[in-house]
Amino acid sequence: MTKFVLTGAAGALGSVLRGPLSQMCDELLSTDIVDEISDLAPNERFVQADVSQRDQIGPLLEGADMVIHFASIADEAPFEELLGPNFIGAYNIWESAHEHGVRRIIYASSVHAVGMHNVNDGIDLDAPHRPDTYYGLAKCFTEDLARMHWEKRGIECVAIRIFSCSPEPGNARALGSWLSYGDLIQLVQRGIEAPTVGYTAIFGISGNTRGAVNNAKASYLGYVPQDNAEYMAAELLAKAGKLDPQDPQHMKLGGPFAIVPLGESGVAMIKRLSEGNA
Ligand SMILES: Cc1cn([C@H]2C[C@H](O)[C@@H](COP(=O)(O)OP(=O)(O)O[C@H]3O[C@H](C)C(=O)[C@H](O)[C@H]3O)O2)c(=O)[nH]c1=O
Repeated sequence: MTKFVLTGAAGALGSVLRGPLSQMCDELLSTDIVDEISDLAPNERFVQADVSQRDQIGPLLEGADMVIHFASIADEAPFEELLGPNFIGAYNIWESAHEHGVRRIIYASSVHAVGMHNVNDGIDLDAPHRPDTYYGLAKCFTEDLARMHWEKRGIECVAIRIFSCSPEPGNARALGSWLSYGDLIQLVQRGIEAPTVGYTAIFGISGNTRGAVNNAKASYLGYVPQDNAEYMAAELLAKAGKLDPQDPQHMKLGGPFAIVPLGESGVAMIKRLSEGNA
């Protein structure tokens, strides 16, 4: 009897994962801060919980084999706002996993943990953390927390550094950074099914012709991307017009998050840029 716990189940990506995850286990416990979610799979149960409250999230992990941890503020925000969900929430997940003997955690990390590296550095998985925001810093914290729990307590983790995950590539940057929903599902499935992973970080990116990072050091997971943003190249490049190659938002892996002031919404910045008034 296998039990998985999915946090952030009501979110954009949690919603994509619920169906496939329900097929990979006997019991899926989906949790989120929202009141309810619809269309539960036959073996899925929903429990509302706040990850930043250990007494709420902790008991849900009892009897779980794996946790798929996707709950967080998915944007840059003031540190004080991120502290509960993104930092303490992660601490609560790993402490509770230890308490309940959870074997492995699949974690939604982000490109923003390494967002200040240059695109043309072609980094691999040994590149040091270079967060572009407090949001990215929380991903760095959680990756280090996960590695420490592997090394000190034997809890395995696959940290997927998600780039731009959406149904279709949405802008010129996405020609390099797109992660299709199908490839996200594959990454999560490989993370769950690989026999041993220890602590593994992997870039969550499709097989884009213009992709600028190297996943070779995580090849033992067996992730073989099926999608490539290039089919949208002509349309997206025409829409973008002439790009300034010295603009940090085009030079840095973190894109617009590399230029957003600390504590201010990167998502709002992307919206302003796409409307051409930033
Ligand atoms: C602040 C907070 C949020 N949540 C829930 C609320 C949403 O249903 C969900 C986040 O979903 P959202 O649609 O905002 O973000 P995604 O695009 O799915 O982001 C995902 O990918 C990127 C890379 C990520 O950093 C997120 O951790 C991961 O969820 O977490 C909670 O359950 N508890 C909380 O305290």
